[in-house]
Amino acid sequence: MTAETPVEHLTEAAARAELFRLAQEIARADDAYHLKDAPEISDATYDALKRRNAAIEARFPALKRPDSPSDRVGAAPAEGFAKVRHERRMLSLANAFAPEEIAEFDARIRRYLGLAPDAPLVYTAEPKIDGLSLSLRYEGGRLVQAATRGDGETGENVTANARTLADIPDRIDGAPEILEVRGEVYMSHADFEALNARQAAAGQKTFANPRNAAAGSLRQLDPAITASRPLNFFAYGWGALSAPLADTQKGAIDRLAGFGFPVNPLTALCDGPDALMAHYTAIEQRRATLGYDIDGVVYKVDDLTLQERLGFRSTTPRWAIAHKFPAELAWTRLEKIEIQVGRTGALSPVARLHPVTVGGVVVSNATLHNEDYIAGRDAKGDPIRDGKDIREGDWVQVYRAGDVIPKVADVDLSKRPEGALPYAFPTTCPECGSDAIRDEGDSVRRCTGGLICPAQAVERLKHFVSRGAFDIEGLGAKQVEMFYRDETLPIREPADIFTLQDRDARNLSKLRNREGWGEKSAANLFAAIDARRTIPLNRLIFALGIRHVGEVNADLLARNYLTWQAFESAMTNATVGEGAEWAHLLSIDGVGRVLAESLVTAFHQPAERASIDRLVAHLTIEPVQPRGQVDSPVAGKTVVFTGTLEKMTRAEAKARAEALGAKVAGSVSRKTDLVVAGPGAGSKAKQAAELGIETIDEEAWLTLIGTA
Ligand SMILES: NC(=O)c1ccc[n+]([C@@H]2O[C@H](COP(=O)([O-])OP(=O)(O)OC[C@H]3O[C@@H](n4cnc5c(N)ncnc54)[C@H](O)[C@@H]3O)[C@@H](O)[C@H]2O)c1
Ligand SMILES: [Zn+2]
Repeated sequence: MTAETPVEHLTEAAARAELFRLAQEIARADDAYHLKDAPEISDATYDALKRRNAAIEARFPALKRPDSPSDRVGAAPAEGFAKVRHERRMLSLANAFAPEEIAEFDARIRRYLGLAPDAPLVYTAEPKIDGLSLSLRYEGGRLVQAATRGDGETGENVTANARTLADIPDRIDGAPEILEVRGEVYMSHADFEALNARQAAAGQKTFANPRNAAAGSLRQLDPAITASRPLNFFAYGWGALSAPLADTQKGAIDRLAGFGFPVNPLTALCDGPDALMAHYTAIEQRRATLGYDIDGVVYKVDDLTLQERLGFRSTTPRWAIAHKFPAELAWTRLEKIEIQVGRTGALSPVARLHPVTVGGVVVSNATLHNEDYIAGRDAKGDPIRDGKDIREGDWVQVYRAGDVIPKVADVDLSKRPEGALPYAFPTTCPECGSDAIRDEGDSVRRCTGGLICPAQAVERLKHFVSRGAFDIEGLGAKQVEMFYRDETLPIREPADIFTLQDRDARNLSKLRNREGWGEKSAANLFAAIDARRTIPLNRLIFALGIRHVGEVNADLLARNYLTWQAFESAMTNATVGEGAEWAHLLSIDGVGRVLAESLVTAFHQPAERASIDRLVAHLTIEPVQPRGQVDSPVAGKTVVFTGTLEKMTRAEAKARAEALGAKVAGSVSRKTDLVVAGPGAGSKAKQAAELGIETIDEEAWLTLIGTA
């Protein structure tokens, strides 16, 4: 965004032109965000556009366009989904940022209702979950339809997808005949990270943030994909109802909780703006530790009779407001672009910034993703930021979301220093001088130096000693850097760790005599290294640091090959794209082509292979057990639990089944072997019957697994 004329100085002609430009820009952002689940601008930039549009409309009401963004919610349903017309519209929320706006919200409501400034007026305050809204329609206690918000009037039918969420009950007891429960579908930070890791390993697209991941996962034409994605749900409201739930917002939410819907535990009753502000601050302080994204706090008038009297504006209720957290962005000077070389050789451009405070944190570095991003293109070659590139010396907008690494979101061309040149992305590795190449379809340029590249070697060593890998006490990232550069007692590859003590014994300058070390700490380090000479197979596979082999995949591989001998010989004999070993590797559920190719290639790269062999010579590798007991009657079977279990919780039942080697699925499909149905089992039991899948009750299940 370039410097803007303040709204109060706009001429009518300029205002008209700008309303046109804003309508287009906002419509484009809405499409990218709501339909493609892939935003092109930050939320803060988007909110700023909407605010400016509203401010111009307020000053020139006659210029308001028939297609004004102020009167629109979301985006029309995407092609491919059946459409659902909402019996009661699904709206958006008005926004507030400053404390004065909260006082103003309270005052406005009092004026509207004719309440004295000191008359009691209670609000609920709860986190604003950053996911996507979903409306669940129950008739006679059964889930009959689930729909996204769409444009507020018409949403997308995602019933089959919603049924795969464990947080969404199929059947509820004691509810009104017709009940539409509304709430937010979201993905936790942990699930988001794991999903992106799996997607990357399988060579599939990754998501920019948990909200997009949640929306992209729910809005799938194939419900089986939704079923494989870890989604959660919080209920916060309702649509159509055949009988009132309660007299108050809080009372109604409590009833939804009683029906079995998760509701947010941070919901509080507040008796005015001061109490709202206090709860806002309390929630903001817990934001980073919640484990899921929230983007503000929602205030609602608690008394439902008053809500009814207040009613709605074109796109928002008068009785609620979203108090958003401060925009986590700021403008600053990009001083230099530096290239970091990672464990797998990826050249990552980093922006060195003139330090600036963003959302309360001082930021001096931000990621620039890759060379296309700097050049103003996306992976497909289409322009981003209207095609503006980023250069050293530029004035840039830095953006932080939650605890994610800061990003450079935008650039102000009007402040570009004279003579600034387009950034020339290096084609050789700045650390080792090897060629840095880009594979077809890869957005990343990689150093081809492999183990001769010091940057890759150090990063791989750091990975080798990290938590899920060898996790050697006293040998962290800092010590690894130090040993790597050490002349007399170097650690240049993993095998060197296990010869350290022998080499130290033969060395004149002993570790214990060095600065920062003593008799005790040196002895402790050697003991810690010795303790890891025996290592489980899954940890070893993970520690090798092969591209795309994360902890989850390493575990998968270990449980499949069971011993190092089997794994090593399979990798040695495998050929990419053909043969029995290759076919076996690909047949493992969760192993995709990209991962398989990366593994086989690593084992056939001579220097890499030699380094693995040198390491393994020092180790005793423990075989792993296949998951669960192999000889149990349910081993290898796919089991679905539905309805109420009486002897144990769902979580417990799942854990026990898994311990016995069964796979527990959330929804019934042709792959299901067994359905365990308790009282109240709904559509899943029906589906099982239709597919001819064996269905038993809890008692029979307990007998089967031998614990009745
Ligand atoms: N980056 C972009 O390009 C882009 C484009 C469009 C929209 N957006 C973002 O989307 C949002 C605007 O869209 P919007 O119309 O959905 O408004 P909104 O997300 O600001 O507010 C309305 C939504 O809040 C949700 N919500 C979460 N917790 C809630 C609670 N406890 N009670 C009630 N509602 C709750 C509901 O889903 C509701 O639909 C903004 O945050 C905007 O930045 C971004
Ligand atoms: Zn290199």
